[in-house]
Amino acid sequence: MSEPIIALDNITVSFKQKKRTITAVNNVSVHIERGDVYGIVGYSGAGKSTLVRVINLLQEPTSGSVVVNGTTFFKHDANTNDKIRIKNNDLRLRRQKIGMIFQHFNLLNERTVTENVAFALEHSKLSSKEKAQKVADLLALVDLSDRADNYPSQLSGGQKQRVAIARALANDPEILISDEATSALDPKTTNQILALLKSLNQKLGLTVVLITHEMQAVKEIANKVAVMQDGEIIERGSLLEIFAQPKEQLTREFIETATNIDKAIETVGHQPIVHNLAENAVFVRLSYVGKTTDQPLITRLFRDFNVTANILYGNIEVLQGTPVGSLLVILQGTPQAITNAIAALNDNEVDVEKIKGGQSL
Ligand SMILES: Nc1ncnc2c1ncn2[C@@H]1O[C@H](COP(=O)(O)OP(=O)(O)OP(=O)(O)O)[C@@H](O)[C@H]1O
Repeated sequence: MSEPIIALDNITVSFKQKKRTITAVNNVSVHIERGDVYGIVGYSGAGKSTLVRVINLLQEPTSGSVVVNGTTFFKHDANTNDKIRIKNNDLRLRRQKIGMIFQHFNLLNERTVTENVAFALEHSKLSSKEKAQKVADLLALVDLSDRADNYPSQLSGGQKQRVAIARALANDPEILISDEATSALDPKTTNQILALLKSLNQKLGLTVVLITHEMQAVKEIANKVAVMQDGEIIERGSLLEIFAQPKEQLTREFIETATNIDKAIETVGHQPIVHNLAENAVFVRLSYVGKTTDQPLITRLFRDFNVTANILYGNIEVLQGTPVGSLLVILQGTPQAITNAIAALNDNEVDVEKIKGGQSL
């Protein structure tokens, strides 16, 4: 495997307060490959912001090592107390290659769109003409050329975030850190910004670190996911692994919010057919990944086992080119027939979770 562009190893960040110490990040290691869109998901307070601020040493860790693009930014061994830290001048240059965008955009309100983007080029060696061209190119890239002379107060949230993205890209970064950048935006604008980030990832080869409390955002563009809780990464994997086979309860919760299956179970649960479930019936959730979807499984249940399947809700997502499906179904038949049908589903790599009924199975 190629060398990771970001290698965080055994990172711990503790904040000493008067009476207690808060460990915001607890011995976390994470390696991000060049070209990844790496989603870090967790509830507020999980330690996501603190962890990503370590990447460019906006937050110095208490211990652990930070290597970006092969350069050691920081290394502190808590046992030996040996410490290496990159020199400030060098850090300043390298930080230019790590862009950041935030939930509240952080624009200068008294400057125009052009001036906000040009601000990031203050220390660049480009001539004024080259700077002006660069800013114009960046605004074209984020589709805001027609707003060059506007002030932030004249822009929508999505447009403000586009300005912030243009500014973050001014020094041709290799990494873009997005800290809840879509959390203040409506769903449609969120999708537009996520699509922009994905296209920058593909067009420029930009590595994106996306931290968010919304699994929906991660689902749209990430190829890898880590789930954080209480300062630790509790689960990680490819987007497909995380969605298809979540192991931790918290991961399941995040996925359910992204697929709306939780709402569907509640809504369908109120329908009379589920509410007054027949004695020979069981209400189940079927989950499957990949090619299983090509097979006429539901038809087979009746043909081979004499079990009827009444589909009440279905959701199929295509994640990284692979279909991932969830169906809410009532299976009806004799207990033995249903048991056999479920075994056949499992044999075909369809996961069956009982939601209601089927005590005799
Ligand atoms: N400078 C600080 N001093 C003391 N405690 C801090 C500091 N920064 C963060 N914390 C604490 O560390 C924990 C993790 O905070 P962090 O902001 O990293 O979480 P988060 O997952 O990004 O949540 P949010 O999305 O709400 O920012 C929290 O308990 C927070 O109060």
